[in-house]
Amino acid sequence: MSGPMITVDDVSVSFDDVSVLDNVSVAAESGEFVGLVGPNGSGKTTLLRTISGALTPDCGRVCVDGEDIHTLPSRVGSQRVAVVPQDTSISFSFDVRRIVGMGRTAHRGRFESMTVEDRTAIENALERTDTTQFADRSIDAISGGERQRVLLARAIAQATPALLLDEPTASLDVNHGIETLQLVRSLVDDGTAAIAAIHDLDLAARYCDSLVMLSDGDVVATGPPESVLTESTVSSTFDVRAAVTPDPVTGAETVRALEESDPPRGVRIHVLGAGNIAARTLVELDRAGFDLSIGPIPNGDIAVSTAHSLGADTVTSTPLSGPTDEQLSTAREQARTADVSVLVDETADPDVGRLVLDAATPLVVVESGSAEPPISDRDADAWVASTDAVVDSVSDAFADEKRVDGTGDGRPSDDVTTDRRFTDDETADRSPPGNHPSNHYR
Ligand SMILES: Nc1ncnc2c1ncn2[C@@H]1O[C@H](COP(=O)(O)OP(=O)(O)OP(=O)(O)O)[C@@H](O)[C@H]1O
Repeated sequence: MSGPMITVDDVSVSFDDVSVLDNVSVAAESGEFVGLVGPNGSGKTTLLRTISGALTPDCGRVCVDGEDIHTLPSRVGSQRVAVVPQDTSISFSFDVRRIVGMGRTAHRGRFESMTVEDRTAIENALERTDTTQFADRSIDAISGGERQRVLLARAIAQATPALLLDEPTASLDVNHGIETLQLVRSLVDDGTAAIAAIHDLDLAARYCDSLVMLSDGDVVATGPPESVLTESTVSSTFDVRAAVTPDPVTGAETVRALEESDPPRGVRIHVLGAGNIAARTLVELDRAGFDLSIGPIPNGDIAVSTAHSLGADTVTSTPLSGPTDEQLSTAREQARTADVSVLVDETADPDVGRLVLDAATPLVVVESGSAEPPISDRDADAWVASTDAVVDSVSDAFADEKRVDGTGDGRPSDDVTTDRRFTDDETADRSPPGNHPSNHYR
């Protein structure tokens, strides 16, 4: 066969003079699974209905297997394209097996009876969609999710080279959602060309070969999932701040919508300290989505294993002899280039403490309750009494820095003064909890 199984060329559709699709072009080869993604109302269903032949475009052309779907007799069209609709309500109460059998009518004359081949195709489709157990029940007497699988079974029984699915997992539980997409994937691997509207971006990335992102009836991105699902396309199309990261298990893109209070990606916090409180601090900051570095920290300390398990960049030192000059210099660089430093005030070594004090980075101190905290209250942007509050304080310190900095990347700019050390008057207003003798590091 030459050319893709499904080609949509410059298709425009409007309802009552309101444009809904604007010069949209899409293609799906045999053996290709194309996902349509985009916000509500962006035109996914309209595009699928146009490809199936149910809607005639104002201009442009849809070809399936080389022929214009809108000029084919409907029975011939049904031999080429099967549709799994979003709306699963069915207006007659046939039993499930009969509904699935409707997929076979495209292949026989109106008054011909079913062949063995028809019956085998029906049983096979019931089995593949895990619907055999209620094949004799009325379509009215099964759940919405089960109905969705029955309609997929009908499409499978139709045995067409092109398959269109509108939100095939919308009412399915997580298990059946994944099974359904695996099933579509296996049909595609056997040579079907499939185009599916999929709201769940993670599932779309995981199962589709390529994605088409629609926004207000325009194609705004098309290509492999990793090139379509970027933070910038997702943010602009869905109007939400988003983080896109590879799934650690499947490697596919995962998309997380961020709240305003979530840290932007790539914000790194350098932690200086050791022991349980440093370990808990690392865990809280990791949960909040910050990148982490820590050190220097003595080998064998509990926070070292925590840091390693979280993938934090870690500078370790020999327990009794303390950090070498090289280790100090590496950690100094980490603190200098971090967005915020967090000092767990168990850190008693003044040389080590200077790392974060000299780094000109916003500084949050987590109190450990030690008798003699190592730094002066003048040196920190915030003191927190427990690790519960560390994420909020770090986020505030980062946001303040961004405001002062004005560059938006949270790092000091060359022409803006970012001296955060308080004047004596300010210090008086910001007295930390507890008694903090000063000058330990001065
Ligand atoms: N029959 C119709 N008459 C008028 N406008 C319509 C009709 N069908 C759809 N629309 C409008 O066309 C636009 C696109 O709708 P469509 O259903 O294609 O979007 P969608 O991307 O599938 O949305 P969703 O994700 O919510 O299913 C919407 O603004 C919708 O209101």
